[in-house]
Amino acid sequence: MRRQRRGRNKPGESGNPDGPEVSESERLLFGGPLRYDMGWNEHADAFLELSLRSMVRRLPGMLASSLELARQADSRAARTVLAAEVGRGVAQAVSLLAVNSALGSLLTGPDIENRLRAAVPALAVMAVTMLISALLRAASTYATGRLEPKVERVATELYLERAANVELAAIEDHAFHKLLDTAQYGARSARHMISYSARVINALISLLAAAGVLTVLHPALLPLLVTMTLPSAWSALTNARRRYESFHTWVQHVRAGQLIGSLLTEPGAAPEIRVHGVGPFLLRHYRAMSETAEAEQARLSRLAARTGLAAAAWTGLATLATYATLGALLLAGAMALSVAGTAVIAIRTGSASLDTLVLEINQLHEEALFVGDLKRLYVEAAERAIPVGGEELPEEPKEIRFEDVTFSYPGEAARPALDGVSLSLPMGRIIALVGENGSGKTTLVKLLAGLYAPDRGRVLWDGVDAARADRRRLAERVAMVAQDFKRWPFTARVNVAVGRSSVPMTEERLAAAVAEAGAEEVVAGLPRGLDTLLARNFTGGHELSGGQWQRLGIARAAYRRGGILIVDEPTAALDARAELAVFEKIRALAGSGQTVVLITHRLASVRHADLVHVLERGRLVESGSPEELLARGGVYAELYALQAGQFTAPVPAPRSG
Ligand SMILES: Nc1ncnc2c1ncn2[C@@H]1O[C@H](COP(=O)(O)OP(=O)(O)OP(=O)(O)O)[C@@H](O)[C@H]1O
Repeated sequence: MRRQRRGRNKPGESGNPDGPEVSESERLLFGGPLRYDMGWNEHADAFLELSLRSMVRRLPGMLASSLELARQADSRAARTVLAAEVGRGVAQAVSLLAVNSALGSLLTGPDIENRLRAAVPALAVMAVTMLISALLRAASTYATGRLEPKVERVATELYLERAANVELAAIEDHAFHKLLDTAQYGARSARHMISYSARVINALISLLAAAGVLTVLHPALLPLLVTMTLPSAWSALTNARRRYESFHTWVQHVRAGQLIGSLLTEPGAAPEIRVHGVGPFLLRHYRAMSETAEAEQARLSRLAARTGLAAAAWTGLATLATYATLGALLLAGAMALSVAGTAVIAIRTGSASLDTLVLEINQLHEEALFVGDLKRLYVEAAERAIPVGGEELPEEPKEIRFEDVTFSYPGEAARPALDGVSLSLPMGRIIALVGENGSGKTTLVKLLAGLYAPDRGRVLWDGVDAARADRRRLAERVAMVAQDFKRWPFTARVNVAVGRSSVPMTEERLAAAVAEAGAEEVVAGLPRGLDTLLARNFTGGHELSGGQWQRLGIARAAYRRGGILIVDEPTAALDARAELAVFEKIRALAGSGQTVVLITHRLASVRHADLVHVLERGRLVESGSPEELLARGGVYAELYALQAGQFTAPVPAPRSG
């Protein structure tokens, strides 16, 4: 059952009742508060049970998971750290026993010379344990240093691998995206957990030694030691919980602040920032967002200071009680002076160890919370991963048929993006999808490429339902030049070859793809040809025009050599001559058996299509050859007439003379 906690937020409210209000910047730029309600996820709530008991209960699990990660990353270094820390703890215990024995010898005996002589063996043991301890510390430092980056890398790799493998719908789901946001800190926390775990093991053993010595000296001393340390444990825990809650509540706000910061320096936004003078506007909001975040930091510090003061008062009283007890025992003659001396040392060592232990466990626990986010991401990403395996698709299908397909984007309930669409895509032909903005053309090709599954209806490859087919094999058949295809910040070569990165990159295949896309001139114009870096923000980087990029995008799709080529607005950024050339290429492709699914608003270019489907508000309204549709006088004919009308104005006669 969900536990009610103090200060639970209502959805959308700031992380605390007395916390800062939603800033005007959040409202204006992002349409509302960018805080998360901590109660949004029961899972996280359960994880947030930061009580001393739960923390101690989880300690073995935390240590085990940290060790497991360490073992995966570098098992030899992990063993070294473990052995060195256990060794150091034991050395400290031996050293404390030696102190006890040396004090005993020094405080009892006939004369000082004899007493000193009697203390020599114990002092020698102390010296040796100090030496061993120093050596072990060096070994542990070296092994930890080697281990930590590896642990972070292993955890990050897992994170990236899982994140890259989830369905597109998961990436677009804001709750999953938030998990991606928070989980990215988990890898760094996994790294930190290594040294915290090492220190916890070390402190545990030395505490056991001090507690053992104290119990032997007098049974009343151990509970007093614990009472002295409890306040710092409580204060550390309380602050850790507040920090973690605050982090979760504010993670999106922080990201938004960083976004504004990066927009100010990003080359893509630079021209508009200058021409439209957006700089001061963004800077003002950056400041406002930062000030809101600073107020949250101030709130946390205020609470931490208050908690710290209360804890210090409590510790002071407990220390007073401890030393008063020792005094009383001495006065009553219940304890010898030498024993009291050892007791003082054991109390000091013990409380220092206990303090360290509590702090380290707390740090470990705080890091474990973030590693917990990472593990939740691993689990959720596995659940939302693109399924592996499935039915084989026909080798050479004759048609792909959409059968009463309905699809809505998650959270977009107003109107389905596709509504009961039934249509045929005959293979080896040019099929054009036409319709006004937002009519569902891009959504349809995304379903065709297997990026989304229909909510209702089926996409059939001959008789095989794409929803049951092997999705990776399906994607292999498709090459796509999306409207907003990725302009990778790498070399031109990679920007083409990334179309099929699983095959060896050959010059022939690259040259053929560049030629097919009519991009030879673009490549020839680059200072280092295909090896030119296409990212202005790196040394030697070069920028392409929109049309030049578009030709590289088409070259990428050609390089892929998928049986079905989807081109979404391929000529939007092309000049008239280039547009004609691209359509010539597309026609030639279709001639060689390639299926082309073409989305375009330029109806003149649709003339060469074998089949045109016209969409309107998510529904199929017309299908047929361009001539049939023109003759029918429907939506297509109307749109065509509108465009053609723009060219019927008389061409001005050249001026004579
Ligand atoms: N990723 C998305 N998440 C939510 N809604 C979306 C998403 N992509 C598109 N939509 C919505 O789905 C509907 C259909 O969009 P789609 O991009 O398929 O239209 P289109 O015909 O390709 O338009 P255009 O000609 O402008 O490219 C629109 O109402 C749009 O707002």
